Amino acid sequence: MSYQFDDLKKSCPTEWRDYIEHSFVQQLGDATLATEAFQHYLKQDYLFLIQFARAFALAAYKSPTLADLKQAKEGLEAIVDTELDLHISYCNEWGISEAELAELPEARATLAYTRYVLDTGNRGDLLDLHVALSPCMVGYGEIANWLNSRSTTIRGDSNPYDAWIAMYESDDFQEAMQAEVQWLNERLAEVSPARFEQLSRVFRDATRLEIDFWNMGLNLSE
Ligand SMILES: Cc1ncc(CO)c(N)n1
Repeated sequence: MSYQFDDLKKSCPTEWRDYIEHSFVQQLGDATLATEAFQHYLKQDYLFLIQFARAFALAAYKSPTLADLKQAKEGLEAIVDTELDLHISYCNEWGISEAELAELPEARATLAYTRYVLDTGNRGDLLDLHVALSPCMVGYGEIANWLNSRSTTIRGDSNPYDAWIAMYESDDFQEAMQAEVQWLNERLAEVSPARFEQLSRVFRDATRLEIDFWNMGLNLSE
């Protein structure tokens, strides 16, 4: 039996679908999402990205080869030098200042998700950590593609969330997503059924925590 990334999704089809097709995502595509929900999500996503950067630093520490070390370093660099700056200016366009971002308390859903990823990486090896990160690295690209495949999704100036979709459909993000799937496919091909069972638990838990992250945005929960 040789496993692939797709097998992780197939091991929790309901959770994966609930994450990709979440009502937060649907409302964002239909341009009906409440401004406050999106702003709350954006603020917490800033805190998420900071912990996400730490996860790449952990990936560097957990890297057995120079190639893995370089990949982790590039991920960390991309988040710290580019994505966080982009996120801060995007938050600004939505009326959220950098000063406000710096003062934010972490919502429970943000704490749960990010610390789960870091703990999984600490307990396990680089593959555990990548599997824990894959719902975010692959899921958002899939979400953009799913939104584009629906007839009710509104694109362009009449959707205030158009730039969000554009970011995750971009070549840069889609290429990073493909690279992650390929990295995982190469490693999953060699794992035993018992190891795959462990990894699918990590994947399912991280996916459930992504669902909670959307719920947190919709419900404005802290
Ligand atoms: C919660 C969350 N998951 C995934 C991504 C995509 O990087 C993000 N920005 N935030």
